[in-house]
Amino acid sequence: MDSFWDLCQERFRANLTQQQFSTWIKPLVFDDAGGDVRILAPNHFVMDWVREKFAEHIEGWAQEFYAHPVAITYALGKKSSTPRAPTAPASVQYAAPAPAAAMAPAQIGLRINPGFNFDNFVSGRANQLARAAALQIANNPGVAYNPLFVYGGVGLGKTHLLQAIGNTVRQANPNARISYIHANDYVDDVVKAYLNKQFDDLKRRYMSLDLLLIDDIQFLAKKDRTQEEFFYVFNSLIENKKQIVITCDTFPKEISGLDDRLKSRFAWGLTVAVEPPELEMRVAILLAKAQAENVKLDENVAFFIAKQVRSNVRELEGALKRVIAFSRFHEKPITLELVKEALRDLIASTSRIVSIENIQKTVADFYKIKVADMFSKKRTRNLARPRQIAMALAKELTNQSLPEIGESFGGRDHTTVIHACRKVAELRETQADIGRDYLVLLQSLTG
Ligand SMILES: Nc1ncnc2c1ncn2[C@@H]1O[C@H](COP(=O)(O)OP(=O)(O)OP(=O)(O)O)[C@@H](O)[C@H]1O
Repeated sequence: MDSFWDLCQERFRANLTQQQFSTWIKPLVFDDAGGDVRILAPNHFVMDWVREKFAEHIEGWAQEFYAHPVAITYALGKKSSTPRAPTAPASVQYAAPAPAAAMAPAQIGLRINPGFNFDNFVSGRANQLARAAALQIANNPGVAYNPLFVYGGVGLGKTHLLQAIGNTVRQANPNARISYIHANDYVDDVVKAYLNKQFDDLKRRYMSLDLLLIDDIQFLAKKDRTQEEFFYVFNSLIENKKQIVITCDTFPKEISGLDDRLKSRFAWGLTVAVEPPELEMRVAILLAKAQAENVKLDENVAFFIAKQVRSNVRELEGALKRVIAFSRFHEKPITLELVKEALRDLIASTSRIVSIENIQKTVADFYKIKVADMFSKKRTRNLARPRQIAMALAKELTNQSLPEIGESFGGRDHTTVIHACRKVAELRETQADIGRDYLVLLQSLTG
């Protein structure tokens, strides 16, 4: 490569559309005559855009190209007519040590969002293990568990944890080469490399990372060529004790359309689940989010919202946002009445969907028993336990009274329902599989 700017242009060409390249990169003038690097843009708009979207890439490539620290400045102007002191000095001053073997940009993939950190991640039984493992990884990348594989349903905080790891590592080591990437974008990268015959470049870029955070790995399913590329990257990073963190919607072995070699490698480190939060945790999340927004939210109101939204945290956040917007618009404090009005549609649909019949059918299907066994008098454990779980769910999810619930389960007494609810609460605490089954059923009934 003749010059640093040639390298930058080549990489931008490979990663941008023709139109993007012509709009943002072509008008730039590069000047490193004085030893420092200046990138001159024809107007503020282009300058700000380039700085915001591409500065990190350019910095990373500079690390790779120059064998000494370089300052990069963005300014308005043209090379021939612009004096060395830029007319509009730009804010980015960059000086990074250039490791001799540095090969890749500091950042590939998407940006890490500083808003997702461990401090604002509420922990509870549903995510305790995942959070603890993520924190340990963040404090000792490449040392503890590699890869860390976090799986769970939608909107349960997997991306949040991934980003929290990235933020923590970056804080401790600003020069760490970190990439947060969605698996779909990785697929795109591979397609681009395929079209441009730049597989080596792609491999080098990923293999030179210190931390690879890859989100929703299930999107690699059935993409054989991408899987093959990822296989090399994965092996190389692990071999060099570079940390990989992966998220997925299911357990590694259950990802269909994924090469067995990858499945088994994903399970090499630590696999942890995030589960749907239980009621108390949903309340804690609401209170924390309200506090972060400087909004006063009473606990009983938070309980009410948390009871309406059981599926996942994203939905919970959405409901809270609606309530806050409603209260601001009407300039009224957040009371139970206001929440009921703001969430009227949601409340109507929740109570419509979850009926006792629905619960009985879902639980029976889940445990592969007959729906009729929900009403029968048989008391063998394999029938009695699902029946008790269904009763507990009916109590939690419907507005039916205890006698009404008992009646719907083959004319049982309300004390039987109370006993079932207590028993299920106890088993959820003491038997992990029952705790998990309960949460899965809860999510599938309300999701
Ligand atoms: N325990 C938590 N504490 C605070 N916020 C949370 C928690 N869990 C999730 N959230 C918030 O919920 C929203 C959805 O979370 P996130 O995007 O991380 O979910 P996800 O599991 O990655 O979902 P998907 O599978 O759809 O990508 C985010 O705004 C996140 O900050």
